[in-house]
Amino acid sequence: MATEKEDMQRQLLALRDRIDAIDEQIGKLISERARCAQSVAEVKKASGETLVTYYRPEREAQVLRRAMERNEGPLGDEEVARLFREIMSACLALEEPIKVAFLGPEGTFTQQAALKHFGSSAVTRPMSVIDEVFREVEAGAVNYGVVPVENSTEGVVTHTLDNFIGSNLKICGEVELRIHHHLMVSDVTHTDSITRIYSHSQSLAQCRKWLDAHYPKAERIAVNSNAEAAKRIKGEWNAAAIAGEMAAELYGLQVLSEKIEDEPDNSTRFLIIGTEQVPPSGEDKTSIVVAVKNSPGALHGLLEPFQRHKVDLTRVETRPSRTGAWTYVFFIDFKGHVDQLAVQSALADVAAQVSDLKVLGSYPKGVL
Ligand SMILES: O=C(O)C(=O)C[C@]1(C(=O)O)C=C[C@@H](O)C=C1
Repeated sequence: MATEKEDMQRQLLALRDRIDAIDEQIGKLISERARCAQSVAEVKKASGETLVTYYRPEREAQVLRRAMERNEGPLGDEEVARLFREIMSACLALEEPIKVAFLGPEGTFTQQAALKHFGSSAVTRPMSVIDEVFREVEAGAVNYGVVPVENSTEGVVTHTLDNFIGSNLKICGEVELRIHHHLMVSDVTHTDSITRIYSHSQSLAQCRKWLDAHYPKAERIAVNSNAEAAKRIKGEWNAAAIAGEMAAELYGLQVLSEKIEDEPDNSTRFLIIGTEQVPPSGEDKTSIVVAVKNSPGALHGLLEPFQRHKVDLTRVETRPSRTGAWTYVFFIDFKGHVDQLAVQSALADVAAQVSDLKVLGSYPKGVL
């Protein structure tokens, strides 16, 4: 009689044999898919176009959405999409390794967003300020850039919006990231003598209540990024940093308190910027910027065409214009693509009433 243990061993072996056989099939299929991607690259190259675009955001969004729709479980839809995200990322790297600039240094949430969007085969390059991300893409030094644009608790990243006003770059994607902030220290920190806490100003603001309750006397020092804060405290015995998990790992820090953000569903939206307009994916968003003279009813006049043409607004943001007193700049996001008739009609009606209108881009609604 087989003992219970032997029985379990036999079952385990049989299951592992099955897993091995399945893995063999998956491996073969992945290779076949990769060869297909290589052929796609050949076809694109043969098209005769001077600038061949290997990365196709609209197609990637469709592939990921389909993978989620097809999913029968037990893995969750997002999990399945993440696996396909990585397969596609590796396939694209065979066609052309994609270079992506992000608001650095290494370990920022923006880098995390870049990897979430492009997968880990993308080559990511840290830039020290948002302007530099724009400049690198404009100069063609990288294919795309990733910049933060709005946070669910702290609102817009004004610097990113301001950059769009003077830039010809296009928005070609969006990605949302759940943001968890941790309080971290280095191996030389005296944890009971923390008098300075470094982080990005937005992160300090997102943890304001927690800091008031736990470190009311510590000086809060705003630096360029969370990752810079993490880097900075190495060697400071009385300092701590607020940053994400990636920064803690990268700079070898110890997490003292986890998830200290005041709002539990704190998330940040990032934009992917590039040089080309993306074709429709079937579920798209469009961002525009318009300049309006401050007159009674100006805002109503600006928004009314969207309602009339049944175009759903998702966000309206105002910034004072740099060019003239009493002129306002509105950043407007809505559902739909500039190739759609309803969107074109709404935009034509808006354009008739404003001093300036620029389409910043139509792009697939974030999938992951
Ligand atoms: O369909 C394409 O155009 C491809 O290049 C293939 C593929 C893929 O692996 O599915 C790879 C990269 C593109 O960004 C989109 C899709």
